[in-house]
Amino acid sequence: MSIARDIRPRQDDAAFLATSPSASFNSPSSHSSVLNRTIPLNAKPLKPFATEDIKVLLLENVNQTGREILSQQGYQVEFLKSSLSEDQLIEKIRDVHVIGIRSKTKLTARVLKEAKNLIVIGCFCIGTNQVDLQYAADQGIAVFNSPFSNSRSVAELVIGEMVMLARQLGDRSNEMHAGTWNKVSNGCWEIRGKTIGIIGYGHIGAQLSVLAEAMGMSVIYYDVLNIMSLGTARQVKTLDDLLAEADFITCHVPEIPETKGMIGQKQFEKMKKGSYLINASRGTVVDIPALIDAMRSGKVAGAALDVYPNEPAGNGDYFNNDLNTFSADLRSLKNLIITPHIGGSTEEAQKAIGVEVAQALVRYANEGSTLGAVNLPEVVLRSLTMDEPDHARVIYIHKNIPGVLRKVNEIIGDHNVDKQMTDSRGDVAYLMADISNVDAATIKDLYTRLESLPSRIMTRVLY
Ligand SMILES: NC(=O)c1ccc[n+]([C@@H]2O[C@H](COP(=O)([O-])OP(=O)(O)OC[C@H]3O[C@@H](n4cnc5c(N)ncnc54)[C@H](O)[C@@H]3O)[C@@H](O)[C@H]2O)c1
Ligand SMILES: O=C(O)[C@H](O)COP(=O)(O)O
Repeated sequence: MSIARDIRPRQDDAAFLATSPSASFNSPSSHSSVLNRTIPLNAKPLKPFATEDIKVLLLENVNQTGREILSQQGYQVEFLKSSLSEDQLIEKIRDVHVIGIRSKTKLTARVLKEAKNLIVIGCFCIGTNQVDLQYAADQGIAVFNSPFSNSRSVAELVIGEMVMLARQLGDRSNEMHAGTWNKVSNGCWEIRGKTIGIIGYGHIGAQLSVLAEAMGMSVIYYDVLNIMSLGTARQVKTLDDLLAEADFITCHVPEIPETKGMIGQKQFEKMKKGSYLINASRGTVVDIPALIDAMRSGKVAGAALDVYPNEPAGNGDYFNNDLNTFSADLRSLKNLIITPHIGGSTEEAQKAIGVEVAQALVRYANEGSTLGAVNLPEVVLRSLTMDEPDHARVIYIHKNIPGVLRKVNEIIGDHNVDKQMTDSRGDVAYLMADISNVDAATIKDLYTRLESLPSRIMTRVLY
């Protein structure tokens, strides 16, 4: 029989359970010291049921910290510096079990449909809008990200950009590079005493709030949630309230249908004359042609953009009208800072993200833990220990429909279930159970019977 998905028993008996559970493939000594903090030292090294190594594809120059953690597990890691197009991804993703991406790689339903072996996606960034999260969940593919490891880097960038815009530093520096001495104070300001309006008071917005206040700014914010203010910041009721009051407006919302074009012509009309706009969230949040008009008319005195509707897969001479039709107009504007999506690109952030996401991928591949998953219910069981050599861990991802647990328990209930946990999120449920005193034949039988249930999305057995 063919193997449709890894991490499932090989169906040919000769190879079945051919490898000892204590094989060096996933031995505790191969865990990095960082990883040992999350998996106990005496943890039994669980491994995927099949003997094939796990194949990992890392795109978009994922940090070395993450690459090392995955390689140390014995996984086969392929690393690429840039992203891939949809068609290239479809070719590459077919035999991959784990994929690591950043914000550029679009894992659409069309791509994921071809990913027959994929069990988990790691977004080595904050945003997960580039992944079809629901489609992934429906296929039993877990998605992890790093929810706040680069928040501080973005907040610091915005503080720097406010000072740069208020002092027209970009223009002065460009002029000096061209040999022109142009000493002016007209239209140049301190940021002290000005009002910053933060749209989206989440991890980044809240960090920025504290930093801006320390710079002597008044802080107001707009968020769809009622969020506790930090320091003397003040939440305003509507976006219009914020636009009417703020001198610096900065966007920190996720890319979702509600935030698409949330700053457009109407919003620019409501801003104070001479205000500044910063967008380091996602390129679809600000209508850039409308921003160009607002800057040309003098309504907006300066702007900083880090993100764009279309961004290239890798570095090169791509910021032109082929990529975004407005690129040339944008580049001609004064007091405009344009950066290539570097908000989270610091050594500190990338190292931390590499560790955090790689650890989550290892915990999921080796132990089935969905703690921190963004599209599946969070289910964790304590690690099995070396004193439990004949235990197996059964993971059954299934449709959240009535009667499934009864059927599953009919199958595993004949054995000694040491511990079990189940949870659901929308249409998908995740069950994890540790079963003691099992041999190879039992594991194969359990697997086959669970796979035959109509509720099945994915079955994994780790031992
Ligand atoms: N430029 C970069 O390199 C970079 C780096 C990190 C994050 N980002 C982007 O920044 C975004 C925000 O990051 P975060 O970590 O602060 O996210 P977060 O989830 O912690 O906060 C987002 C906030 O936006 C609010 N929100 C959602 N919809 C809203 C709406 N319609 N109106 C007002 N508020 C709304 C949420 O309630 C939440 O408080 C990310 O989703 C990502 O796209 C960009
Ligand atoms: O979502 C994020 O964390 C940021 O947009 C950064 O994305 P990047 O890792 O692709 O730079």
